[in-house]
Amino acid sequence: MKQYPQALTIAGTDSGGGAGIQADIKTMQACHVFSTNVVVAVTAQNTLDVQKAFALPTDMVDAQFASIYEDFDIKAAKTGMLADAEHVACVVQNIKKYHIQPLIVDPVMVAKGGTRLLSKDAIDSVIHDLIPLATIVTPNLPEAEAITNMTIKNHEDTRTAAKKIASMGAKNVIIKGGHQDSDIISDYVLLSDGTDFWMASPKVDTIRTHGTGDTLSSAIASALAKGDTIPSAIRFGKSFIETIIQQDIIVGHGHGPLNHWKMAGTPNEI
Ligand SMILES: Nc1ncnc2c1ncn2[C@@H]1O[C@H](COP(=O)(O)OP(=O)(O)OP(=O)(O)O)[C@@H](O)[C@H]1O
Ligand SMILES: Cc1ncc(COP(=O)(O)O)c(N)n1
Repeated sequence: MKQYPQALTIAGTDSGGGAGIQADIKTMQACHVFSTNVVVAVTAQNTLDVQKAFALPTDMVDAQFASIYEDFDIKAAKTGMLADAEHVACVVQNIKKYHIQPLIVDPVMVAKGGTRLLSKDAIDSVIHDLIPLATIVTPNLPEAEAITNMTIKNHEDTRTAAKKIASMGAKNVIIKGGHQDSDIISDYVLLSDGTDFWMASPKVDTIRTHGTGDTLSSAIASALAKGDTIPSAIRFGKSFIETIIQQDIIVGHGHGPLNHWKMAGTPNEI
């Protein structure tokens, strides 16, 4: 009997429903992929900001990995908010223990409202311990700057930063351009075989961008869980965001959530 595609998100929750694990579940659901979840942290959050965050005891994080890998056939996984160095280490240990691949690492550092979701001293652990395990790592521009310790001002800098991140052990790198101040947003992709490409789209003039990064990495994970190739899964992720960001829903008073119902179509439909 054919197994239904199953994926895993390892991240933090968002009580406001727009980002984190909630965005991951909605994205995977829209892609017809069954979503399992390891909750690393819980946030009290809305579209305005994060009001409070609490990272779970690491034995509880371990227990969730054990429950999932005892029962499910996970075909792709992604990481999101990991809180601090202790939790990065815990997640890394579990990724190694359960041989979790393909793995998308979304190195979430700061929420749209400005609250830190990864302590500064954990960035080194992400670089040295997590990025080398990544099939694809997906920093936004400020995250790429923090990881590479460089300033990214133009396309040439973006290419240099991606090469630097690849040299840290990530197989494929996407530097997301959502934070660019221009009419066109360009995400840069550097693949493991050294080839590269840009994915450009018009910048949608909206503040409803909560969870765009989570949604992109989950859409890519979904496509991989269904057996898509890496370049095709990446292009699918971008097209997913491009479609849903244009058809906003009015929810909340700040950086509103995306409209996960409105998606372009799922690859390898079951
Ligand atoms: N205003 C926009 N219009 C069109 N595409 C956008 C816009 N903002 C972001 N994107 C797309 O969304 C995806 C995520 O990019 P972004 O740089 O916002 O990630 P992020 O900062 O990690 O997101 P988040 O932290 O909100 O989860 C990229 O594919 C980017 O091109
Ligand atoms: C639990 C969690 N994970 C990720 C984000 C990033 O999303 P954004 O940058 O849109 O705030 C978030 N706000 N909360």
